[in-house]
Amino acid sequence: MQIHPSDLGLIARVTNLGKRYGTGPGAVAALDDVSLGLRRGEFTAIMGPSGSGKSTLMHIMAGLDSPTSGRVWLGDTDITDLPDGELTVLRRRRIGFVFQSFNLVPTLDVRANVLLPFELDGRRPSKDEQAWIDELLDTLGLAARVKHRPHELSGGQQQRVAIARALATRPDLVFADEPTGNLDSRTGREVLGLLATASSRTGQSIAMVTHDPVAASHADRILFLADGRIVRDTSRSTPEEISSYMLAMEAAA
Ligand SMILES: Nc1ncnc2c1ncn2[C@@H]1O[C@H](COP(=O)(O)OP(=O)(O)OP(=O)(O)O)[C@@H](O)[C@H]1O
Repeated sequence: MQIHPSDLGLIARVTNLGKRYGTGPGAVAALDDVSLGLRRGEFTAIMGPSGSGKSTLMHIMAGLDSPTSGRVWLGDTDITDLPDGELTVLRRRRIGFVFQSFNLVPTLDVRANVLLPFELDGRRPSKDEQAWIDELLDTLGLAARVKHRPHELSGGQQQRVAIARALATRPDLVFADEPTGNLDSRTGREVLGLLATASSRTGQSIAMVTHDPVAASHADRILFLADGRIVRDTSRSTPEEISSYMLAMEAAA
């Protein structure tokens, strides 16, 4: 009998993943034999030095980029060779993104930006979803800004709109690239609390790339990458433990 990743509670999985850029002597191995499963409802931080492969891993797991070798699963669907059209639909329904460059639509106000994933899926939010969106906007301090357009907001506010949009449809899996990078520490803490709530309360899996040990200390699990490989996979840790491991990694490099 074949075991599907979903039977194991895995929301996403990659096996023996490799990614090379370029050919010949100048080629770069961005990922080298990475195998990893993300569990349902788990909040994972992905850390590692610049150039260690964090973004590449996140993009491949999200079906935004394809690997040179290995396989990629989303739930029990093998997405490695899925045609673009099917991949787009799957991504839209099951994955949320928070990018560093917020990707907000400049001509739409805050509410319309947050509702965009529903619009793209050709449906309206249910009553329950609408209540969740209102809660998101409230928690993120955006309730009084719903009629503003992105250029009328600060960088931190735009970041929060991107977070509300990523969580609005309650996708199975949310990828966040430095989601607290532009925020003051209080708002940053609130955003991390919200991500933790999304995973514990609604069972969403969150994968967050961060360089910040304090941000990573909110996660259930911390993965460290170095030179395209996972070099450490730990459960929840304190900022001090994370910092000392990062220092040890730098010293060894
Ligand atoms: N499109 C590309 N073409 C060539 N090389 C690339 C490309 N994208 C990434 N790389 C290389 O792959 C390696 C991994 O890059 P990646 O962006 O995944 O690292 P990262 O850990 O996310 O870094 P950072 O923390 O600086 O964002 C790096 O050596 C990078 O230069």
